[in-house]
Amino acid sequence: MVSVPEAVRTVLGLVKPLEAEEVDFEAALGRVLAADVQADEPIPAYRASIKDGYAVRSTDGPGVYPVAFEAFAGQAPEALPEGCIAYIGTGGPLPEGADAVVQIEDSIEQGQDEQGRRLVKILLEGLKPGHDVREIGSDVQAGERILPAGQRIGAAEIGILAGSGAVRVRVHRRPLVAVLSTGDEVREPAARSLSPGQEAATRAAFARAKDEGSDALLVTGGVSMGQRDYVKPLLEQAGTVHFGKVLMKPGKPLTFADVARPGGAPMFVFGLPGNPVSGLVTFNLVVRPALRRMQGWADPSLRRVHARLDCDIKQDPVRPEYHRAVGAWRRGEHGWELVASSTGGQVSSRLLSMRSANLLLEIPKRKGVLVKGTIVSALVIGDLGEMPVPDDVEPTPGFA
Ligand SMILES: Nc1nc2c(c(=O)[nH]1)N[C@H]1C(S)=C(S)[C@@H](COP(=O)(O)OP(=O)(O)OC[C@H]3O[C@@H](n4cnc5c(N)ncnc54)[C@H](O)[C@@H]3O)O[C@H]1N2
Ligand code: MOO
Repeated sequence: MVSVPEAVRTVLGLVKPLEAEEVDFEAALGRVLAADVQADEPIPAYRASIKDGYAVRSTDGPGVYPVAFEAFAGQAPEALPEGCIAYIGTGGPLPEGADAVVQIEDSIEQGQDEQGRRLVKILLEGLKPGHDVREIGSDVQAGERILPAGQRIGAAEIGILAGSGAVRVRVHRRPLVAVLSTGDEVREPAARSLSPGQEAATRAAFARAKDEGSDALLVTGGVSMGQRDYVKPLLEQAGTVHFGKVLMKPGKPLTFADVARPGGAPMFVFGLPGNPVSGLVTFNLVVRPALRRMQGWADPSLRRVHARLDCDIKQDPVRPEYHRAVGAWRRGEHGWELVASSTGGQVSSRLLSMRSANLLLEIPKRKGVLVKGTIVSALVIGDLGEMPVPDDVEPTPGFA
């Protein structure tokens, strides 16, 4: 029987990032870059105003000036005539000849001159060149690596790609994952009839997943020691079983195999235990890192944190346990910290033990009890940005 870290090492040693493909940047959401992205152009590409105001020559100083023209974002302005200023919008290009911007608040309208041009009194003294101007390349320099290979693409990254003109990007292909639920008793939630779960059906489903080019096949149930647990023997016939038992609770029968495919990477098969909690826990611990690796994640492992127990937890003397818990930022006798609350009864048929769980607490294999207040390590399986948080978490003193 292998340990969980050995099992994860075995899986991540065999599973490789899938090949790269080129996609439109808008289709890259949720994907992982296969190559660095460099900025073709600087941002901003021209000297741009930071404010709504007036483009001026800093040496002209305070005084009344005619407004020669208006320069808005998206326009190419003419040069600024001597002795004049130009209205400029935020993000607008600084006209040639101007070297600073004075915001509207530091000016006063003074009517019109005899040519009908607006007159504006500039109040600001001691203006330095570059005042309220975004210099060329101050956000992004031309040639700068804006996104590295391995970067996951979220909303901000889509914007970064758009802004730099990287309209086609190389990302890793997404894995094609086949899912097969076995068991005569397993049925669609709304169905009344039972599905056939015989050996031949399981064998046919394996072949279909392979023929359809699946990168991974997740099988649930039928993987332990019983007379009708066909999954392991079938996998032994079809390919190579790398492990078939893992020292863990829940999820001991977890099985990992690969099935060769002509001229390419094998199809990886995960035999997940049928007990619903065992299936979900093993999915998180082993399958998720594997699917992340296929998608190109640089660090596909689950994140480990420390949390303080808010109740006693009985240890198992035979298997290390992944105790499901809800982690929340809470105030205790040690101050604010991540506190883990057990989800209750941990029997592997009780899916309620996964309800709202965002942590798998790593409970060592030994006799006795881990007492309330103990700090334990935990693997993050949920979004900590959604953890329950009390109302009385104070902002930084002085922060409104
Ligand atoms: N003699 C032994 N028996 C068992 C062992 C063992 O080491 N020796 N291991 C136990 C452990 S641990 C687990 S976990 C289970 C896993 O069994 P299987 O993977 O073979 O799963 P099944 O027997 O097919 O089903 C177990 C249980 O889960 C229910 N189930 C199955 N699929 C679903 C589904 N899609 N949705 C909801 N529930 C499902 C199924 O009805 C059974 O009640 O084996 C122990 N036995
Ligand atoms: O290991 Mo099984 O997953 O306890 O029921």
